[in-house]
Amino acid sequence: MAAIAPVSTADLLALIKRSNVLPTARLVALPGPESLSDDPRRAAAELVQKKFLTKFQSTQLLAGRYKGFRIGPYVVQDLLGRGGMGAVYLGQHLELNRKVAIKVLAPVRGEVQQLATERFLREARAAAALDHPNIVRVFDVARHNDTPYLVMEFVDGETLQETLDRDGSVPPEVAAEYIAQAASGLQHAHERGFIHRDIKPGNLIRDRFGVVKVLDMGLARSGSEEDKLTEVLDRGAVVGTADFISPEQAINAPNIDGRADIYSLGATLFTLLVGKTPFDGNTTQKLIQHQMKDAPAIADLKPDLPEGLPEIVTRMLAKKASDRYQTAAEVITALEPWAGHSSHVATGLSRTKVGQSSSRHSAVGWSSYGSSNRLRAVPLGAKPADSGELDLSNAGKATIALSGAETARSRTPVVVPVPVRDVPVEPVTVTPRRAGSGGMGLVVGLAFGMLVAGMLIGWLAFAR
Ligand SMILES: Nc1ncnc2c1ncn2[C@@H]1O[C@H](COP(=O)(O)OP(=O)(O)OP(=O)(O)O)[C@@H](O)[C@H]1O
Repeated sequence: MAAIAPVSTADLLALIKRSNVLPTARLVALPGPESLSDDPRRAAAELVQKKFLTKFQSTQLLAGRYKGFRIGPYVVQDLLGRGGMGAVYLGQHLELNRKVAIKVLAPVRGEVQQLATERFLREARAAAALDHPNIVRVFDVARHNDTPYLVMEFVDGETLQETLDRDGSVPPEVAAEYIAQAASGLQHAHERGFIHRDIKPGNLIRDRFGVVKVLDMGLARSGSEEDKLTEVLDRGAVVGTADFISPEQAINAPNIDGRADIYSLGATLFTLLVGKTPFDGNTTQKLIQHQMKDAPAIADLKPDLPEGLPEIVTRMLAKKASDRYQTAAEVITALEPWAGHSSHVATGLSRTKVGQSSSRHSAVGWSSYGSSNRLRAVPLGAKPADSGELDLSNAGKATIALSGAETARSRTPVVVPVPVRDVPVEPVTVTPRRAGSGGMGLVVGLAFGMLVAGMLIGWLAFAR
């Protein structure tokens, strides 16, 4: 049923009550129509000012949309962004007032459902096992009608992609420190058998205190039995982001390891320093270039870089994994001249085996550390269902798809070692106020992967 916008302040107040957007204590204190403007828009602005509503809530309510504000014990306060897997909302716990980020799986239909749900649960499983200051914490995963949502640490800051969008590039010392922090989180993940597989500026988020955290373990893959199931679901598909993907991921090589993340981290460092990604072109061209072409000499593009830094980027971007730094800890060591002073790096490192090892000096040459285009796994011909998303950037025209979101049914027995509770949720599906890097997401299937692999094999044979 189409949403009906409130035409009076009384209508607006009735909608607020229906929406469940306010806990009982606040609802009781809600001003009556007599103490608010007659104009519902002005009344809503007054309620925002008095902190009864957030701007996001007010926009939705003024457009007549009142469902979907409650996700389990959380009230949706804002839309933080949207990625390839779903929307991310700012939520506030009703009782505890704690702010969290809630990722709700995008509605999908058909064969894709199962895959998407498996991946979402994998994200929860992967991220919940990780406990590190440079990795976004996962608190909980829950679902309603098989639509899962993930509750994670809310990072009040911006992704490095947003930094790039605003500033163009990042000063070398700052870039080195960001990458060293991310490497610290990755070292922790790699030590536990997880490979992120989609490291890029959009998946590194920096908080107000300068701590960089790895986001979106959605593609993380462990060597566990359960993950072999999802590996089967992923069969034949290339997964990663074309601008940052490692050569081995680009041909969907089996048994990739943490060095694939090191390559993507190198592509991220390149992008932070230069302000553009290593390779241009369409997705296919980028994949082939990651395979075969050396990244442009960074020293030519950016002649004023500190001595030694271009070589580090080049080594991270080596085509052969064996020519790269072999561990994320080695990357941190290499970046030490610029990031060695960072307490954020030191803190993160202390949570890795390397940082805790008494023999770390000899192990990795430690000295001063103390203590877009996403290629998604979707069967050929399958299309993501229409999520009913609309543009929220123009608040006046914004609409929201509320109830009736497609449910994602998992038919594969996946063990999720984090609490899974059945609680009501009506996912609010909207377009973000700013496009996430997931907007660059692309979907390719088996045929594409085979095409690229075939081209590469042909080329290699020819080159010989
Ligand atoms: N824990 C969080 N705290 C604050 N903001 C977040 C958090 N998680 C995600 N966001 C915001 O939501 C946006 C979308 O995140 P998400 O991880 O779903 O997608 P993405 O990484 O941009 O795209 P894709 O998943 O397709 O790679 C991010 O760009 C970020 O702005």
